[in-house]
Amino acid sequence: MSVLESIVAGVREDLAQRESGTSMDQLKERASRLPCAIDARAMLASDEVSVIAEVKRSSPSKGDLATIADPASLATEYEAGGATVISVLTEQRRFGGSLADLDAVRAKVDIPILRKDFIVTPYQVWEARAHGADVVLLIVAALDQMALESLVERVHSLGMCALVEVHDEEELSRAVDAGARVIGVNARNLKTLEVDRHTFARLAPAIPEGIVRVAESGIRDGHDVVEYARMGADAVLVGEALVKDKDPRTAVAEMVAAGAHPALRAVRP
Ligand SMILES: O=P(O)(O)OC[C@@H](O)[C@@H](O)c1c[nH]c2ccccc12
Repeated sequence: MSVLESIVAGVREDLAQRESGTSMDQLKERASRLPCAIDARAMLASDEVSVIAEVKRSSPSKGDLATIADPASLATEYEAGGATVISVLTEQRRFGGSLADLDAVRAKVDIPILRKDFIVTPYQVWEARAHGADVVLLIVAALDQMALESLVERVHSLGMCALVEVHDEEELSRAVDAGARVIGVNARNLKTLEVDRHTFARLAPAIPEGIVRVAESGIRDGHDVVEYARMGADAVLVGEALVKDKDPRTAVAEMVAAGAHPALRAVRP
């Protein structure tokens, strides 16, 4: 079993547990009482390179990263630093997250929130909306084409935005065929768990005009943001570098400032 398959197997077990406690109708009812999802896509498509700042305690590749006793206050720091979207890991077994983290963050920030999980069923999409998420991650490698297409449709029909994650050319063409409007290129190879920054440079030119391009994983600082901006990124998704920084607000602010540099406008494709 690959790392991804074993993560998804655990996610499905935890999901079955939650499904037995809360029905889809209950989720829909809860979602109906919330304000509409924020249009994160429009915000990510702005002129400057946006920063998606992630709340993540641990990962299969790096083990424990940070304790994060108060995810909402970390998210507040990210927001104050100028992040456009907050990403909240809700997967429990490998990443140490939960829907409670999502709730806590939603209660404190006004900007869009991405539910970062291994979404394989419409139930999880409703769950994300019912807990106030505006964006959900859909990982092409974890889904067959039919499931991917119907999840993308479901997400859009709820007024949410799907960040569709790809690792190679074949996944990219599947994402485009499925109707993705925001595509994330994950530089972390799912098999080796190594980061290869050339992945974005290779795939970005093949992402059709009009689709928002997000560079994911291994981004350390403003220099990396500039590098990705030059390669055509509209946004960067950063986890480890921010959760490990003693001053996450300033760390985000530096990345935001790097991504907003006027000189980049001339070079960005
Ligand atoms: O911590 P990093 O290297 O900055 O990476 C963030 C993000 O890209 C990474 O957490 C991620 C990208 N795709 C995922 C899918 C599931 C869980 C996590 C991820």
